[in-house]
Amino acid sequence: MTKEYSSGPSRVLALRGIEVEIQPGELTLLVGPSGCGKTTLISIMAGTLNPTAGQVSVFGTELTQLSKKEVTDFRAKNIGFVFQQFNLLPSLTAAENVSVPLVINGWSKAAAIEKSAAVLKAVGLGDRLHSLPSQMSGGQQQRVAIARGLVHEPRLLVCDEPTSAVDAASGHAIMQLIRSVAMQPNRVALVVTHDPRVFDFADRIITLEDGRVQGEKRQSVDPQLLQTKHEVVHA
Ligand SMILES: Nc1ncnc2c1ncn2[C@@H]1O[C@H](COP(=O)(O)OP(=O)(O)OP(=O)(O)O)[C@@H](O)[C@H]1O
Repeated sequence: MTKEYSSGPSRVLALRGIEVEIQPGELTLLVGPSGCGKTTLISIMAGTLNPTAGQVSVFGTELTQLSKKEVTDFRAKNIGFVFQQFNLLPSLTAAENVSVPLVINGWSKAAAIEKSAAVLKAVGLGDRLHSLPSQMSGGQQQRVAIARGLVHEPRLLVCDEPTSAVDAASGHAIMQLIRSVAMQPNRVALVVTHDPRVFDFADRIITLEDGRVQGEKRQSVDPQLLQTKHEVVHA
């Protein structure tokens, strides 16, 4: 797969012939220096960006063959995306922001808010259900974004730097949560990170460099790491 960005005369070849297969039931990390193409790759896998050439198959569905509306519908049902910049809607409360994927999937507002409240509790924000993004710290907003990515129990969860704005204990709890999603059969979690504190949570680490896969390693995750419960307390 390749991806070239062009604006006017300038062109950037962000992905230079990448082939990656992500295994179900695993947590895969994408790492590499700034500008190597990580965000571009996960955006293509999540259907928010088209490759310039090549194919993207998600659970057997070829995204490049779908119409725009079909991609939107497929994404709504199957994909959760946690953006680097959070992308929360500023006029909605935390619970309302989290409920958006459920409402898009046809849930009633009341049921969607109830489920959203439960997921916000799981990320340590049970007391901030009615807060607007502007009333929350960066770390709290990041956790709202994670709750929104998880709430509809997507088969593919894609996260861009999910622990960048939180302390070590909260980062640990967030990775446990993401991992618990990834470990279910037929589910996948793909996480872009610069944060070495989360490397131990991954089954597989893929390193990109200059738009190519530079290397990858598999590792077993220490069960102890997943059992030690941390509360999400600080932002
Ligand atoms: N919309 C865009 N238009 C033009 N060039 C872009 C665009 N988005 C990304 N790029 C370029 O593509 C390359 C890959 O960018 P990308 O954001 O995928 O890298 P990254 O590994 O996620 O970086 P970071 O770790 O800093 O987020 C970079 O050279 C970047 O400048």
